[in-house]
Amino acid sequence: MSKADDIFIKNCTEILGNGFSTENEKVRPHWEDGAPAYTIKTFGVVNRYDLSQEFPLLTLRATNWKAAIDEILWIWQKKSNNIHDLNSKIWDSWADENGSIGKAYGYQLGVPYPFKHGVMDQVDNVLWQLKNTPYSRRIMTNIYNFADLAEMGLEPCAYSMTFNVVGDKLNAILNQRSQDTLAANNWNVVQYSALLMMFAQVSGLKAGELIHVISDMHIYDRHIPMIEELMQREKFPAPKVRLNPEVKSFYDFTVEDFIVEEYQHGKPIGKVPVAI
Ligand SMILES: Nc1nc(=O)c2c([nH]1)NC[C@@H]1CN(c3ccc(C(=O)N[C@@H](CCC(=O)O)C(=O)O)cc3)CN21
Ligand SMILES: O=c1ccn([C@H]2C[C@H](O)[C@@H](COP(=O)(O)O)O2)c(=O)[nH]1
Repeated sequence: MSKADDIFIKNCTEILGNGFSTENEKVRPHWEDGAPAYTIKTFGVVNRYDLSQEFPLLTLRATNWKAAIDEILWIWQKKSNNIHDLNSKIWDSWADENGSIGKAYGYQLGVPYPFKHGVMDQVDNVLWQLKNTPYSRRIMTNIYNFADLAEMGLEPCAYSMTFNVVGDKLNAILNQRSQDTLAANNWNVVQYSALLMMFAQVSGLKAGELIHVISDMHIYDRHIPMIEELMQREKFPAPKVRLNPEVKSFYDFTVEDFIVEEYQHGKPIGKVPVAI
């Protein structure tokens, strides 16, 4: 059975059983109809996914992995902050009239910095280090740039990656300050697993462990019945996921280079409202 399902159910059991409710507290997010979007939350969750064993796709319901990978390529490869470069509508509520989400995500990853080995952005610095100094303990990115926070549509949630090489394996820690469990937990896990696989392949390494460190992991009030239904569902074995082995440069990957086979999953749970 897919380990991603077990971890998801364990996290949800902990949040619903022992979490703190923000009901009647002052909260920022709201629903489309203007009502405050309260949550039940747990602080400090650590989940480990071993990509050498299986790819962590949820099977309780389908994760739209194509749209998730399209978004991670939008941020890390296109380094774009404009929704016109994205093939889904998930960021529409946070974009301005020109389609920009401000100085967030892709914008930050495209900013050049003067490193000792040359002027380059954070993504190219990771790729450079994986190739030239794989045993460096400084292979990381951080897009939580305080200087630019006021100019972001939404402050980055998944904000830092730390890469680490062990033998022929590439491991990573994803730091995330805030996690919408239903809309984006498996979505984010799939994205950063895919990123780890791409970086490993172009660096001559195999994908190892993704360690997902989540500060505030929450379930929104209007998501609770959907989460409760998912927790009762049948689980299936994890699908087989591989990358087109021909791709040698990170900048050449497309969604079509991900091959997902035998993805068995439960039926959709209906429209998931997203708190704004
Ligand atoms: N409240 C909130 N939750 C989020 O997950 C989130 C934000 N805000 N703001 C910015 C981005 C946008 N992201 C999103 C937004 C929507 C979906 C979403 O609609 N998910 C659907 C599946 C989408 C599909 O299948 O195409 C779902 O059913 O969960 C996912 C990620 C993640 N982020
Ligand atoms: O990749 C993402 C992006 C966003 N989220 C969620 C987490 C929160 O529910 C909201 C952001 O609200 P804040 O008040 O700024 O924390 O978006 C996510 O889970 N994953």
